[in-house]
Amino acid sequence: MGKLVLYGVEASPPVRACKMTLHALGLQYEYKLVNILAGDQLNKEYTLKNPQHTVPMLEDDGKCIWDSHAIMAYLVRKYGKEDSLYPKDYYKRAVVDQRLHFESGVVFQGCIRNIAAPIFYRNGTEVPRYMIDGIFDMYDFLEAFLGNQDYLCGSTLTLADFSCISSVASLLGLAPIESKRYPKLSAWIARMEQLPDYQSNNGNGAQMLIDLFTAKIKKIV
Ligand SMILES: N[C@@H](CCC(=O)N[C@@H](CS)C(=O)NCC(=O)O)C(=O)O
Repeated sequence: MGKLVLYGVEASPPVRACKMTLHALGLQYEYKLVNILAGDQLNKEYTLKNPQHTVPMLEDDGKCIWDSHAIMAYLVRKYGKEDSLYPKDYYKRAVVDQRLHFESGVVFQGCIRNIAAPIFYRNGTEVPRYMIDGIFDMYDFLEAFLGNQDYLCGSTLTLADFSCISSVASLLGLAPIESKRYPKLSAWIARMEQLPDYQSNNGNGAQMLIDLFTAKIKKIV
């Protein structure tokens, strides 16, 4: 087995999704801090490896992969002893892929990065109300995806759960989830919080991002 290095920072949801995956697979890895608020990701050494200069990035024996969704799928394919986190069955995998793409485009990009970028990179202090409304629209979708299942793709945990909880747990300050309105989503969050080492892999970092939002956002307009 090659040497695995994960580049990231705790507050980043996609970094935490990768940490949960590495932990679930029982993989040892080196963690290299990239302080994105200080611009560490823009240095030449990092952009030569990842021209998109995002975290997370995984280095496996010198080969680089970025985008959390690509990293997580790679880790299960290459190192998983079984395929339950990312099933080989074509239909089951398609369902996981749908939720992963949903996380990538709607949850992370639509509800986190589009709010965070003006605030963290351009010193903004306000968030338009429609963006907060968009978070609740996204929660409505997750509530529907869950149906009567314990996890997002059925009765067992998959990469979709790691991916979505990393972002959803980071939004609980901006858009709190009431169990009356979202019974299935709140039960799913509570279930995810029971995972071994949940706090160190996701909970603490999610709270860091919540605190950063709270410190920077002065007004919803
Ligand atoms: N879809 C990507 C999103 C990656 C992303 O936007 N990461 C943010 C931190 S949460 C980042 O690296 N920002 C710094 C930059 O873009 O320069 C993934 O899942 O990995």
